[in-house]
Formats: sequence, structure tokens, C-alpha cells
Amino acid sequence: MSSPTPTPAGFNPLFPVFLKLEQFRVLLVGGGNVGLEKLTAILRSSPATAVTVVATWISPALRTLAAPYPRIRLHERPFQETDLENHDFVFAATDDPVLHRRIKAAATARGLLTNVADTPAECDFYLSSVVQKGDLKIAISTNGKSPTVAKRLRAMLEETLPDELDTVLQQMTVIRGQIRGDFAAKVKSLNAVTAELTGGPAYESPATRRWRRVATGSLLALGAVVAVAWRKR
Ligand SMILES: C[C@@]1(CC(=O)O)c2cc3[nH]c(cc4nc(cc5[nH]c(cc(n2)[C@H]1CCC(=O)O)[C@@](C)(CC(=O)O)[C@@H]5CCC(=O)O)C(CC(=O)O)=C4CCC(=O)O)c(CCC(=O)O)c3CC(=O)O
Ligand SMILES: NC(=O)C1=CN([C@@H]2O[C@H](COP(=O)(O)OP(=O)(O)OC[C@H]3O[C@@H](n4cnc5c(N)ncnc54)[C@H](O)[C@@H]3O)[C@@H](O)[C@H]2O)C=CC1
Repeated sequence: MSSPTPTPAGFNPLFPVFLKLEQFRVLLVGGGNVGLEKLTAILRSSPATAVTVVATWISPALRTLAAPYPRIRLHERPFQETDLENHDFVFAATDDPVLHRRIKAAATARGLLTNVADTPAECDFYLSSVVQKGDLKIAISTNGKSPTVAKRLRAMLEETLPDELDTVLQQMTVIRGQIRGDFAAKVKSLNAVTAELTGGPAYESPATRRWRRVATGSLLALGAVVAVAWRKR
């Protein structure tokens, strides 16, 4: 018998990857608010993805979002298990938890990966908060602990990371193609060229200072005040 893998508390075991989603076929079940959020997230990162949307009702907002994308197909009707055929990923985003369990079971049986809105335990993968600056993309996961903190971190990084980072990436691609020598020599040169980017060992940005201050006290204090006020309502 194999012993369980030790995972200390506060450890996030999710494996981060950057998928070429447009090479897969995505099924989205549900065309309301949550369906719209999922489709928005998919298109923001991977606009060429083929997505089939199946829902008994498809909101005008989702129709408007989908309109410019030729690879999105909309079907206004109830979900049926055969919808899973010829798809690789499925997002269950309806208001029916019983249907979600059915979708998850049928999808797993067929080898599809599933994201079930509002039910982390039923998800094979989670969405992340995504920072984009040209070719640079940073995905943030809190292991489902606080999507709101992920959202705040995204905003912080979007604000503090300079737009010039993309120029740096483009220039590094050129430099990378020009440097000669063996692998170790190349790594050494590229590390030397980029050393200044980290700001040096003692550098702490104003944003880091702000997060440190909040994390060491005021967040818990504020949370307690909010919780008490909420209970009194
Ligand atoms: C597990 C996960 C599975 C998944 O959805 O893939 C999940 C689950 C749940 N979300 C819930 C609520 C909210 N989700 C958001 C926002 C986002 N949620 C996203 C991802 C994830 N959400 C995955 C984990 C990500 C991680 O590891 O952190 C983001 C990052 C990506 C995206 O959705 O595109 C996107 C921010 C994008 C951005 O702006 O950067 C907000 C904030 C807001 O909308 O303003 C709220 C309300 C406030 C709050 O609760 O924090 C609830 C409770 C629902 C209820 O109460 O009924 C559950 C279920 C539960 O926790 O049980
Ligand atoms: N709207 C939000 O921001 C949030 C929603 N939730 C929860 O998430 C769930 C979904 O919420 P919304 O998207 O707002 O609901 P919604 O009512 O806007 O959309 C539900 C969608 O599911 C579809 N649907 C229902 N049964 C179906 C079936 N048999 N086959 C195919 N499609 C079917 C409907 O046609 C509709 O498109 C709900 O359980 C809600 O409580 C939780 C937190 C926030």
C-alpha cells in the first residue's frame, strides 16, 4: 500500500501550466452570469479557442461577447450527455448542482477535465487571476482560499509592473538569438544583462511595504470589525 504524500498545511499542490487552449475543444454549460465570467476569462487569454456553449437560456451579454468570435457556437437548449463528445474541457456553470454532479461524473468517465462553478471539490482545475503585459503573463492561485486576494494581487501587479517589461522581453529575444557560446555561457550572459531588473537585494517596493503592513495585523483587525458588524445585521 502506498503511503499518502505529506502536504503541510498552507501548501498549494496545484500544478501550474500554460495551456494552448485553442488546440482543445471547450464545452461551457450555462449561459448566465457565471457562464459569462468563464467565457470572458477564456477569451481574454485565448481568443482563438473553440467553445461550444449549451444553455437553456443564453444571456444577451454572453451573446454580445461571443458575436465577434467565429469559433464560438451557441446552442440554446438543455444539456445532454452527448454534448461532451468531441470536447476536452467542460465548464459547468448552471444554477443546478444536481446537473453539475451529473456533468462531472459523465465528463470524468469520458476523460474530460472539468471546472464546476462554486464547487472546488468537483473541479479538476481552477481558473486563476491573470496579469498580462504583452508576452508576459502571470497567473495567480490562492489554492481557492481567497479569489478576492488573487484579484487584488493582480491589480497590484498590473499597476506596479512597468509596461516597458514587454519591450524588455522583445529585446531579450533579440539578444538571446545573438549570444554565442555554450549553454552555461549563455545563461551567464543573460543573467548579467538582466541583473538590474530585480532592483538589488535590499530593494523593497512601496507596494511590498503596503502588503507587509496589511498582512501583519490590520487585515485581521478590519476583518473582525466587519464580521461583528455583519452578525449584528
Ligand atoms: C476555486 C475557484 C474555482 C474556479 O472558479 O475556477 C473559485 C471558486 C469560488 N469563487 C468564489 C467567489 C468569488 N470568485 C471571485 C473571482 C474569481 N474567482 C476566480 C477563481 C476561482 N474561484 C478558483 C480559485 C482561484 C484561487 O485559487 O484563488 C478568479 C481568480 C478567476 C476567474 O474566475 O476568472 C476570479 C478573479 C479574477 C480576477 O479579477 O483577477 C470573486 C471576486 C469577484 O468576483 O470580485 C468572488 C467573490 C468573493 C470571494 O469569495 O472571494 C466562490 C464562492 C461563491 C459563493 O460564495 O457562492 C467560489 C467557490 C468556493 O470557494 O467554494
Ligand atoms: N452570478 C454570480 O455572480 C454568482 C453566482 N453563484 C452561483 O452560481 C450558479 C450560477 O449562477 P448564475 O450564472 O448567476 O445563474 P443564472 O441563472 O444567470 O444562469 C444559469 C444558467 O444555467 C442554465 N441552465 C440551467 N439548467 C440547465 C440545463 N439543464 N441545461 C443547460 N443549461 C442550464 C440556464 O439556462 C442559465 O443560462 C448559481 O448556483 C448561483 O447561486 C455564486 C456566486 C456568484
